[in-house]
Amino acid sequence: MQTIGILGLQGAVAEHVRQVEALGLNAVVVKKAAQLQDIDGLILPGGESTTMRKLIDRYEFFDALKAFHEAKKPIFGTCAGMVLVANELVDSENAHLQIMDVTVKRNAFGRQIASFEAGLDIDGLNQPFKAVFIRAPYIERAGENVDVLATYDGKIVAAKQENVLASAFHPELTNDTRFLKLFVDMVKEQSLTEFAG
Ligand SMILES: NC(=O)CC[C@H](N)C(=O)O
Repeated sequence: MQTIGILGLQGAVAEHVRQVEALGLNAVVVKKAAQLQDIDGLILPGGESTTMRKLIDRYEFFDALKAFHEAKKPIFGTCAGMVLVANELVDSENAHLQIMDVTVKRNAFGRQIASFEAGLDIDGLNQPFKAVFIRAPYIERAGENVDVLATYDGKIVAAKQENVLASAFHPELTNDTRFLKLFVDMVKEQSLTEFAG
């Protein structure tokens, strides 16, 4: 059985653990870079991206996360996690992991509507998905190798590039595990490829 890690430096960790387990995989909270050796996929949770980046540096995760991505292990960034994976950020020189060819705008839906829910049509899901947005970013530009999975109000809010999946919303905050299942399927497929290869 595959194991999915949730980066446990800051943010919405426990809810992801619950959903991963509900989908029948092992879940571990990752607090040390060495733990990346033992997992098949990683979730970068929502929270506060600038704080998370500071902790990534403090606990010497940066190079290990880049290596994890280079080894083609699937990574799923939700909300602040989507900010972390982006190649570029709007109005900032300081992009973080730079493993997805997108430009992300932080806190992009404005202060007045800091949090909201919306029914989204998502590529790969046959019924709308109730998405919870909390001070959410969106993808302002997506490169040609990026698959757009969902938009809200004309803005890209879910996308995939090879083994990197990103959502502006928090799929772990509903009881609907279908979005996380898309990631679980990526992890299973990658494990099979490694086994065969
Ligand atoms: N809910 C969230 O993860 C908010 C993300 C936050 N606005 C950031 O840029 O880090």
